[in-house]
Amino acid sequence: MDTPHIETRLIDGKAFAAGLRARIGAEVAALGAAHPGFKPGLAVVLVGSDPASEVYVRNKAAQTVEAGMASFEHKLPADTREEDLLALVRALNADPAVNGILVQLPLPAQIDAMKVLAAIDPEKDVDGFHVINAGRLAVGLDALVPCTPLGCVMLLKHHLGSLSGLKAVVVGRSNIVGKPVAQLLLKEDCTVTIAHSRTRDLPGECRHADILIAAVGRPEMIRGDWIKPGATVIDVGINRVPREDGKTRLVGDVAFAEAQGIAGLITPVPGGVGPMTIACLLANTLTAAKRQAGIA
Ligand SMILES: NC(=O)C1=CN([C@@H]2O[C@H](COP(=O)(O)OP(=O)(O)OC[C@H]3O[C@@H](n4cnc5c(N)ncnc54)[C@H](OP(=O)(O)O)[C@@H]3O)[C@@H](O)[C@H]2O)C=CC1
Ligand SMILES: Nc1nc(=O)c2c([nH]1)NC[C@@H]1CN(c3ccc(C(=O)N[C@@H](CCC(=O)O)C(=O)O)cc3)C=[N+]21
Repeated sequence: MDTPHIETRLIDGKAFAAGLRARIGAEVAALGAAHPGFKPGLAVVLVGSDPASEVYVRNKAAQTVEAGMASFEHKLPADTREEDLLALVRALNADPAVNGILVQLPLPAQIDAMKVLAAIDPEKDVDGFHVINAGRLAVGLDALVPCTPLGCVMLLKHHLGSLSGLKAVVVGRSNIVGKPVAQLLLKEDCTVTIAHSRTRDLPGECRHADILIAAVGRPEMIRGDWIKPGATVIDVGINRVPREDGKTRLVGDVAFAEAQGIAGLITPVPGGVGPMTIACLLANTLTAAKRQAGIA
């Protein structure tokens, strides 16, 4: 099959995220001047160790403080009991200095993640994972929207303008990425297909996509010849793989080198969706803090 050669352009999520964080920082400073004592606070809870979560937590803490917000970190041992984590969540719900709460997923097996997410005050649920926020998003009400999906759609709108009528294929159906990104694309009037591990002919589904979102968690699974020439590819995957020298490197869910000359636009890993997730977390924390303070 002959594929036309296309000049593939990179979507620079790192630069876009830096701009977004600067705008958030400026708004935090302005609101702090107008409303003495206004300082958004974000609490992050990490139970045990997960490589993806550690990358996230490391990058996040510094950027929260840089934006003029307070950062509270709670690192608990891997054998923490569910009841103790629930008690911490309840304490954070009650703490007026904390406007946003994020409990890193995945949680160890002895803890029921659904129960923990349900315990977070929906007004402080800056991850947008509480059923109240998921439900509000689904029916089209104002909601705190999951950060990674929000970041993906911001990048798409910035580069493509209107998404109306475009065919979007989302590979992955998790509550964290796949489902909410599909909801947001639907809201933008895309025609949305959600694919997963039981999808028949995944390459064939992907080849229909004007917008292809990869959120699978399998290194470079999506091959170059699955991509429709000129399509926009958003690679959410963060996979740590061994390098020849014994160290590790990050790769996405898309075979990035193969996509060159086929995709019209593509996000790199690192430097694509990852930095947007953190910037959107800060945006959600500011939104939550404003609502809790009765500002706007
Ligand atoms: N950049 C960022 O900011 C973030 C990155 N991530 C990364 O995104 C990726 C996905 O994360 P998450 O959604 O939490 O992952 P999950 O493991 O929760 O979900 C993965 C999804 O991919 C599907 N899947 C797995 N294997 C296949 C396959 N062979 N063919 C088709 N579909 C398949 C699964 O299908 P099924 O439901 O049928 O099992 C599932 O729906 C990970 O690499 C994660 O690290 C996550 C959050 C933020
Ligand atoms: N409750 C919860 N919410 C989450 O949003 C959540 C989670 N749990 N668990 C883990 C995943 C993973 N995730 C990442 C976010 C940013 C980067 C990130 O900043 N990546 C950079 C840096 C990578 C590097 O250089 O190490 C990049 O892609 O450029 C990575 C991973 C959020 N997640």
